[in-house]
Amino acid sequence: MSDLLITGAVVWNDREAGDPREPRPGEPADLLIQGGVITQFGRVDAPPGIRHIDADGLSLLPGFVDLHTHLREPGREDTETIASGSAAAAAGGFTAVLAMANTSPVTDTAEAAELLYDRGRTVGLVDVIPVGAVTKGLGGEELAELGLMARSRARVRLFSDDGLCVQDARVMRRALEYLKPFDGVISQHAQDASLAGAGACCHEGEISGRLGLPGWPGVAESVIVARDVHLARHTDSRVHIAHVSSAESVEIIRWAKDRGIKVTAEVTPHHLALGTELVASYDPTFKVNPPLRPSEDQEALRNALADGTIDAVATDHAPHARHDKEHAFEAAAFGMLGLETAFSVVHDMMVKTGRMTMIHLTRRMSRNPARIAGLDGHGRGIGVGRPANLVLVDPQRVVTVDRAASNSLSRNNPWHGLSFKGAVHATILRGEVTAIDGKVQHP
Ligand SMILES: NC(=O)N[C@@H](CC(=O)O)C(=O)O
Ligand SMILES: [Zn+2]
Ligand SMILES: [Zn+2]
Repeated sequence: MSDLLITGAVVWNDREAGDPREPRPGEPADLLIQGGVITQFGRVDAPPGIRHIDADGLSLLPGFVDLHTHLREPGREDTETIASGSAAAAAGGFTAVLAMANTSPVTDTAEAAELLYDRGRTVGLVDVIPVGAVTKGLGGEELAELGLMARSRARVRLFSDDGLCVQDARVMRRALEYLKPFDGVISQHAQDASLAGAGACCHEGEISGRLGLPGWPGVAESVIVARDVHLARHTDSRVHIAHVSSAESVEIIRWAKDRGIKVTAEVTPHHLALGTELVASYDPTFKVNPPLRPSEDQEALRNALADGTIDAVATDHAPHARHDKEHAFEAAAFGMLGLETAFSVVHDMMVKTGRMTMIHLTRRMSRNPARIAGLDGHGRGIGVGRPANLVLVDPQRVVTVDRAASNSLSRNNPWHGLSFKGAVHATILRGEVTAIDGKVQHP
């Protein structure tokens, strides 16, 4: 394992998570990494021959953790693999990603989870943490091997039928009860099937009416959010709301948190920054589940992320092949890419505008998601003795997104051609540089 010296970076150390003896947030420091661990801080005298990154003008943050990534392996390796998705994650500043279970076959056994975990380790660009399915085959009826997945080498803590909602309240209740002893959490794709009817493909409102596209309203999400926070209260277990998209959901989550109910939530960069009016182009790139919502919802999501009602940013990186995406809007697949652009979008939208500080960003993109997923080595304060899972960002650099330049195998990128202030420069996993300026560094 090679050693690394980083000099002159402004360290955004979360002192709430870290040690008060560590450098103060917002001040430049040098950092020495040896054997994958941070060994010195402050002014460091460089050991001879050590690899050196001059980080003058850059900011150093804990590596990002994505609670919601679709890697598509096994089953759809034409659209993403563990290797290509890991490369996209590293390029985006992530050191850990939670890989959703809606693959083929579904991740619903300990063996499947361990396979994914081991392949992630072999690729070695990011820690791939499997999400376990809640129900067998995402069938919604019979519970999957939750306990075996939790006790496996993959240490599964986050469970989800994502892509589908756990519709049955009784199944949800049983799963929450089952997970409680090992501090598991269910990430719910909150969507009432009867309110989001077959063929629904966008937000139901004025624009869907004008375009003649069937849609579904925010209440299809919030009725499930309301039900599930009550089930979390009843079982005293943990529920996490995936990709929150509506203002009503935010209200319910705020209500539940005020009462000490164990609920957490995530929002995607696209629900923060992109609105339902984009579907007027009929461009299926903007078709996603849950759908892009009106500006009132977007504004509620931004406020909730800033005030902490929403704990985390998650990408819901959802790669799709051209031949699944390039159809008439109603027939195209749901989902968009997100790993490589998440930091730039969130920084531009929330930090550049003064809605959040860089410390808030590190909590939403690193500390909180790591805590929700029960990861030890990620999302902690930057301090001596901690694993060197880090990201160097340039808050001044403007990036213009080019979908052709992606590490992903897919091209369904909704940010193509847009510019954002804030760029990921380098990602470091246990002391190894995994990506520089979007290019993967193979060990
Ligand atoms: N978000 C999406 O639109 N699609 C996701 C599934 C999901 O997150 O529900 C996918 O797997 O493609
Ligand atoms: Zn989903
Ligand atoms: Zn998803």
